[in-house]
Amino acid sequence: MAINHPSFGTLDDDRIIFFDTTLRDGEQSPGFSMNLEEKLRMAEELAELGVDVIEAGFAIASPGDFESVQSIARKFAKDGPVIASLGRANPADILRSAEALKPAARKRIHIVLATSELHMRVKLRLTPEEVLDLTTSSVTLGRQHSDDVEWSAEDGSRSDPDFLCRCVEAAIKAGATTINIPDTVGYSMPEDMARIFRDLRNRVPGIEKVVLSAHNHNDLGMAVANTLAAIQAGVRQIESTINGIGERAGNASLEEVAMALRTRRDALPFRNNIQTPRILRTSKLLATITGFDVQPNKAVVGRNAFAHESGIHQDGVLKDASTYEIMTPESVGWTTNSLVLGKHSGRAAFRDKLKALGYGEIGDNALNDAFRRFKDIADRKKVVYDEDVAALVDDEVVRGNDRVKLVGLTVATGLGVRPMATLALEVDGERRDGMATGDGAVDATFIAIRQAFPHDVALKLFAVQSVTGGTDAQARVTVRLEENGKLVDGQGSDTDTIVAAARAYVHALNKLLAKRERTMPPEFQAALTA
Ligand SMILES: CC(=O)SCCNC(=O)CCNC(=O)[C@H](O)C(C)(C)COP(=O)(O)OP(=O)(O)OC[C@H]1O[C@@H](n2cnc3c(N)ncnc32)[C@H](O)[C@@H]1OP(=O)(O)O
Ligand SMILES: CC(C)C(=O)C(=O)O
Repeated sequence: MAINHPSFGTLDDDRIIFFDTTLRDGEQSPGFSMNLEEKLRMAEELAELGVDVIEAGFAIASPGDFESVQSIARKFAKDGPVIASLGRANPADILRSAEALKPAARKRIHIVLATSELHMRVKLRLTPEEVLDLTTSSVTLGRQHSDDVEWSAEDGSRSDPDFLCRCVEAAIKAGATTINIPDTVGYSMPEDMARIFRDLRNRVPGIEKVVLSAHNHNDLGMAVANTLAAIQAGVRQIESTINGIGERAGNASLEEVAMALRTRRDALPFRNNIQTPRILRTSKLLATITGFDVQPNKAVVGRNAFAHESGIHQDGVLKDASTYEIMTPESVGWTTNSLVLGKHSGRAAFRDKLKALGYGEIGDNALNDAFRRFKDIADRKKVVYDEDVAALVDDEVVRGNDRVKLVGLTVATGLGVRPMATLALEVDGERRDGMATGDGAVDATFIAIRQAFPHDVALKLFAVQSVTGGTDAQARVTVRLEENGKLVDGQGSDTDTIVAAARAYVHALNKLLAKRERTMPPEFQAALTA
């Protein structure tokens, strides 16, 4: 049945209102305080995202909180979301909220009062009858300052069901337009949630005229599941935060609820105003403002939420993304390639990555060799970046017709030890070994190469550069050799700088051999390489 709501007009039964409390409950996360400018920026973004209500703060908490609520109210003085301020069930809090909200085009006074036996007895030190009276008087006062009043039964999910029904009835009679039942300590299970709301709908007179709301905490990781169960039991306002931030383990995360509604319309056939392609940028804005990134595996907005690393998954995604993606990355604002190369990746993803990097025409041999080296690097590196792939493919492409190949290298070095390199080359298919000591690991390696494959050239340049960041980054080494006035540059890359150096030297050597072949008759070639 449709509800006639003071802020929203006619609300059809399939409409879900998103009440965002990132700036109030979210800010209650330790270390997540935001300054005025940051709250204003966040409020702007939340409005763009399409939330229906922004809870801007707790006006009486501090002069700063008052100013934030008032400034956000001013920002939405002409139109925009409903702006709410929370306060306790006492006149001072309610009047402070009313004052701060004055400039807003649409405002809501939000009043909270605990209803559980434990909270009433220990925290409030009030009898149930006093709580009932306070409910009536506070909501009545709230209604004198705003047509839109939300009443929340703090610790409602642990309250006696009969008493909760009486409180809700009193709040509705006093004029509350939204009734919110929080699972304040994140104790409920989805079936508890459903039971609480069904109970209220069955038992409280006038409940059909107000919007029912759920506010769930994540102490047992069930905030989103509880929110969805509440919707299925008749709730039409959900309270949530961006990235699920909030007191202790946080609140139901807006992005997860919104995407569950979008993805599971079969089970949750409801409409809402959330512009889901803005979700990622809103999440990132909050992370930037607070300095807290979401964990990589966070649903919807985590770095890995749409990343596929294993070969079988990547192959499936390349054939049809719906094999492993229940929602599209674009639907929440992701634009980057979701295939992450790692040790579990297969050839299909590797080939796809090469295509994306512009390596369309690589021969099968070079591709296979590059893939083998990629697996080797992936075993050693946490993440194989695009630049790593490019470096190793470049390596393989230029090595396609090499006569000299590096097939083995061991280097022993350390403090007070003269470095020794033991090395194996394949020259025109024939194995040659070298072993040498030197002034450093690189020097020993280069001498060993000259031992395995005697030649007389001058080393003109040796340069090392890091391809990507981190101590596991690939090194790209450039070696310049000179022979009879001819200069050649060789490149090599590897996570091991010495191996990269050996590859670069051998690469330069191959270029020299190619030059010789182009300038000398075949009968002299054998003599040169003997
Ligand atoms: C579940 C929730 O998230 S509720 C919202 C939580 N958010 C906040 O607490 C906002 C920040 N809070 C504050 O800045 C402060 O706590 C203030 C300004 C609200 C109050 O500060 P103080 O006056 O110093 O009181 P203090 O915080 O020590 O204690 C809270 C008092 O409010 C009373 N109280 C708690 N909830 C309610 C309520 N819903 N209605 C009426 N009184 C309440 C407590 O019984 C206690 O009263 P007492 O001092 O007589 O024992
Ligand atoms: C103020 C209410 C809604 C709250 O934050 C809670 O009970 O967790």
